[in-house]
Amino acid sequence: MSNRIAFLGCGSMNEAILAGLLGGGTDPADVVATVRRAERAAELALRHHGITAIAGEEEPDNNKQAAKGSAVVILGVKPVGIVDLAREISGSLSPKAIVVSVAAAVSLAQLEAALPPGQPVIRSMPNTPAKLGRGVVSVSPGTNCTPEQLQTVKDILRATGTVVEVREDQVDALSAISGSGPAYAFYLAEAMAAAGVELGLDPELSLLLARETVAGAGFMLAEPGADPSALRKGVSSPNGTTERAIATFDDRGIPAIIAAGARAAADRSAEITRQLG
Ligand SMILES: NC(=O)C1=CN([C@@H]2O[C@H](COP(=O)(O)OP(=O)(O)OC[C@H]3O[C@@H](n4cnc5c(N)ncnc54)[C@H](OP(=O)(O)O)[C@@H]3O)[C@@H](O)[C@H]2O)C=CC1
Ligand SMILES: O=C(O)[C@@H]1CCC=N1
Repeated sequence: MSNRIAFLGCGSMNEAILAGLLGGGTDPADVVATVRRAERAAELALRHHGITAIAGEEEPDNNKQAAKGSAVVILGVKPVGIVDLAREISGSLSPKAIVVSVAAAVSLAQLEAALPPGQPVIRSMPNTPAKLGRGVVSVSPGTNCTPEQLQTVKDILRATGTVVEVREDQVDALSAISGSGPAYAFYLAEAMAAAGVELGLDPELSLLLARETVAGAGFMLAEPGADPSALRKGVSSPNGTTERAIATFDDRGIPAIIAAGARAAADRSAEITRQLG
């Protein structure tokens, strides 16, 4: 079979994976992406020179064309469209093609029921730092996926960052931490920038400080063996300014608020699964 990888529904998430793979050395000639709009297909082709991008509004059989002959087919439309997309391509897939879904809340059982019997399927939960090769991505194999097929997909996704294998019943929780998590870090940066303005800083300067500080802290966390608690203590002089800030966060219940947000994200995944069921 070919080495071709198809990204069906190449929006924010699938483009980040695609960029991570190209950054890791995947040949763009082995990459095909589909979207609905011609404008978006042109944007992808321009940004990722050498890939093939096909818009549904120009070629209505774009997903079938891309699926045909591809070794790995990554489904990246919104959860509500995943089962229809799987049904649409099911007659075009090679029996050995590995179908990977990155959708939140769509179960392996829902995917397998929409695909030909025996089709290998993997449920995956990536995050957008995949674009820079700094993502975290989970894989959960379905009933027809062999250990070799799982390894093939892990090897491919390695270019997007850290790959973890989890049981499917862990995916909603994982999604609430790493899938949604980049947004929590960006939210922190937004709140810090706003706080700086409240303290009298120029908005542009405050945004620069917040961005560089969250990014710099991220680099420190990415060092091997980094311990967030120890790193925080390294900033907090006894009876100093940082200690006062952290004590205020603790008093106001920030850890419990973050836990409640993550719980809400996981509960929302389960709710979507029920709605799609
Ligand atoms: N965004 C994230 O951080 C994460 C997202 N996910 C999952 O990734 C999936 C996609 O999310 P996201 O990337 O944010 O969404 P986007 O809306 O950014 O991307 C969806 C893409 O799918 C395309 N599309 C829609 N319908 C079709 C179709 N029938 N055939 C081909 N292409 C189609 C759209 O095309 P067009 O642009 O032309 O409209 C768009 O480019 C979701 O299932 C989500 O749960 C998982 C982890 C993290
Ligand atoms: O917000 C969402 O539903 C998707 C899944 C995880 C991150 N983004």
